[in-house]
Amino acid sequence: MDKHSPKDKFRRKAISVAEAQAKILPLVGRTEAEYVPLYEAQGRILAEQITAPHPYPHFRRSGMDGFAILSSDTADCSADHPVLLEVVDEIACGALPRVPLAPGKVARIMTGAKVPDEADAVVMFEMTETVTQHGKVFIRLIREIEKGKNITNVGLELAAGDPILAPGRNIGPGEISVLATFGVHRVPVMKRPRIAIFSTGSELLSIEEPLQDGRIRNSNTYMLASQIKEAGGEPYILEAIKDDLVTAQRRVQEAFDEYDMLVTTGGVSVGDFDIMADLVSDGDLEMLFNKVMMRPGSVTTAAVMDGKLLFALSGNPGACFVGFELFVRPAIGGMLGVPQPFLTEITAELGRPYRKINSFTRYVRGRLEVREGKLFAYPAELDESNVMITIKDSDGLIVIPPSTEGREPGELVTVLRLPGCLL
Ligand SMILES: Nc1nc2c(c(=O)[nH]1)N[C@H]1C(S)=C(S)[C@@H](COP(=O)(O)OP(=O)(O)OC[C@H]3O[C@@H](n4cnc5c(N)ncnc54)[C@H](O)[C@@H]3O)O[C@H]1N2
Ligand code: MOO
Repeated sequence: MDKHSPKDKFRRKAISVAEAQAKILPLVGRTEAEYVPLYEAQGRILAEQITAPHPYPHFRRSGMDGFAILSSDTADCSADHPVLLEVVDEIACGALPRVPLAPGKVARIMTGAKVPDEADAVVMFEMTETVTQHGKVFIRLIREIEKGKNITNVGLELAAGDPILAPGRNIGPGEISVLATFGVHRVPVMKRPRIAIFSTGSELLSIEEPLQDGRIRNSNTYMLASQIKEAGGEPYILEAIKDDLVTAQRRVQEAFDEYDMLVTTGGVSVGDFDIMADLVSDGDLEMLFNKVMMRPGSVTTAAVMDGKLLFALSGNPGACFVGFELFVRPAIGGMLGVPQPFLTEITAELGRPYRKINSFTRYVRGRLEVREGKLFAYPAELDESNVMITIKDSDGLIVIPPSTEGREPGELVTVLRLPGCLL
């Protein structure tokens, strides 16, 4: 039987998830950088190292509304021995001190304003009493004020040249604050990989169509588009691939010319109309794997053409979802230069029994809950590969390695945290 035979789809060599991931990552190319305005940078991945161009803060700043003083003026000051200090200046935020301070003189100062060079402390209004004598304004102090009080020194947070943000960093509110502080108004970010989505299957109705007996609406395409967006890619929903292999090959080739990556759903098993299995073992595509020792998603398939990846995911919604999270998400993360593109592994206690046995590792959708400071994982009641409804309630994928026995509550399990998980 030559490699073009459709029967190839029955002869599959299953490899482990780790082996499959290891086949993909070296083939992942980086996207280019582009500049976006700061207000559009949220959720993007930083493309370059950002270094502090100046210290922060860059001037000595008052932390309180009060008076800038020379702390030595308050030495030995007490309720029995108060001091009177003359107010000779008023410094608003954004303004500069106008009168140099000398012993016995103070400047009224606002929070965030530049402290006069001669002052070494700020005393807050509440600790002072204002006294007017012979047309001059004084403050009366009854307590010693320590040197440095309420003054933020130059470079307290960052010195000039300090590294601030590394490439590969996801930009959120904290990063936006830093970038704005340093005047980075055009932010170098990684271009979002453009990813084409093809569905297959003549049973699929568009989401606008009324329901028909024997047919279902195409939900995977929209789920995948959402997963792609969440992973940092730009999804493009293309017209479904039909059962004709030659047309399918042409459409895939055209999509490879136009997009950075292709994701298909359905038609990857051994059924009579499962066209993807033949497509990846044919033509110019190099098949990387077509069976993975996992459930759901054992039929997950990957291929490469001219350095671009194609992922043929199962049509079963649960398997499609898991296949994306284990293989497509890391590939997108790799293209964006994210340092750790895989789902984060955490450990939790199993909250209820899991009795299914399997020769492949199971990635069971599950909910996480914290009780009395401990993390518990609850496998979904319905976790079959064709089940759609529990995807929305999942915080993570509970990893159940192959075993001939079930798992009991209290046993420790590894959970792959899903991006939407708030815990
Ligand atoms: N004889 C065998 N049959 C099957 C095997 C096998 O090894 N031998 N594997 C089973 C496993 S495991 C899975 S998973 C599925 C995978 O099937 P496909 O990936 O080829 O997907 P389809 O057959 O096209 O569809 C499966 C199921 O999913 C529904 N579907 C398809 N596309 C969508 C979509 N865009 N949105 C929502 N739902 C979709 C489709 O209607 C089917 O119900 O094969 C097993 N069979
Ligand atoms: O390929 Mo599957 O294992 O039911 O999802």
